[in-house]
Amino acid sequence: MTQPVLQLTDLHYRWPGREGFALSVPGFSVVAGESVLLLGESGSGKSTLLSLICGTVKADRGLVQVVGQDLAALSGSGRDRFRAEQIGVIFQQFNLLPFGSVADNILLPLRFAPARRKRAGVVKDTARALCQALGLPDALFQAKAGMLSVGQQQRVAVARALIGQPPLIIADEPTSALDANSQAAFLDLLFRQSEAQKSALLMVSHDPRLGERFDRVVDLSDVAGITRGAA
Ligand SMILES: Nc1ncnc2c1ncn2[C@@H]1O[C@H](COP(=O)(O)OP(=O)(O)OP(=O)(O)O)[C@@H](O)[C@H]1O
Repeated sequence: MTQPVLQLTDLHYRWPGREGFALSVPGFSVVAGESVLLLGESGSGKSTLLSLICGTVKADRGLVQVVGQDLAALSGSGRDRFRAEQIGVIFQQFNLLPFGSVADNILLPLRFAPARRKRAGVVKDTARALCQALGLPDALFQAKAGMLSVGQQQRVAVARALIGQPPLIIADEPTSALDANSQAAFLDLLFRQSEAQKSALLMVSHDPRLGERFDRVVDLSDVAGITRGAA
């Protein structure tokens, strides 16, 4: 059987000092190369779950395993290194370094991830090739990321997540600020590239219209117990 790229088991989390919200996931997995859309309304805990999966937030109970590694068994800095190696992240607001060039931004995760850097080969050439595949003009390769249009920033964010072929790509509502045409174009690029390099893709969104492209669409409330009381 294919080993899951992501396996959550009996996971439980409550934000410290916040009695109102709790998230528990008895079991959820994503297998190699699979694309999964996780749907949930605003405040249902999608970003919290992604933080648990990325290891930026530590579960109160239960297991988060990424390519078989239990994240809780790693130290804080160990988790940071592990994330850089194994997970490509596309944030809602892209989180590019505005004063860094396009090249700097794309190459950033490789700094902390020697195995991923090795997989990326000649890293500048690979970054350029990704830009080309994503329709980002070569003339922008050394441009400051803060000078780019939103659509161009998205492409940089996708290239940064994909470089070095991490087995898992996580995307947090990356299309929420886009009109329908731009959304479709963005998803085309993301799917084409993540399929080409066989990365699994887990995207969270509140928008069910995105679902048709994914191998699987999961409602967060079907896989998670969510407590939402007064904050
Ligand atoms: N850093 C934090 N500290 C304390 N509580 C938080 C923090 N981040 C989120 N929460 C709380 O956790 C709950 C779930 O929030 P979360 O951002 O995970 O939901 P979401 O489904 O991603 O929402 P949205 O679609 O609006 O981004 C909310 O009650 C929120 O206030």
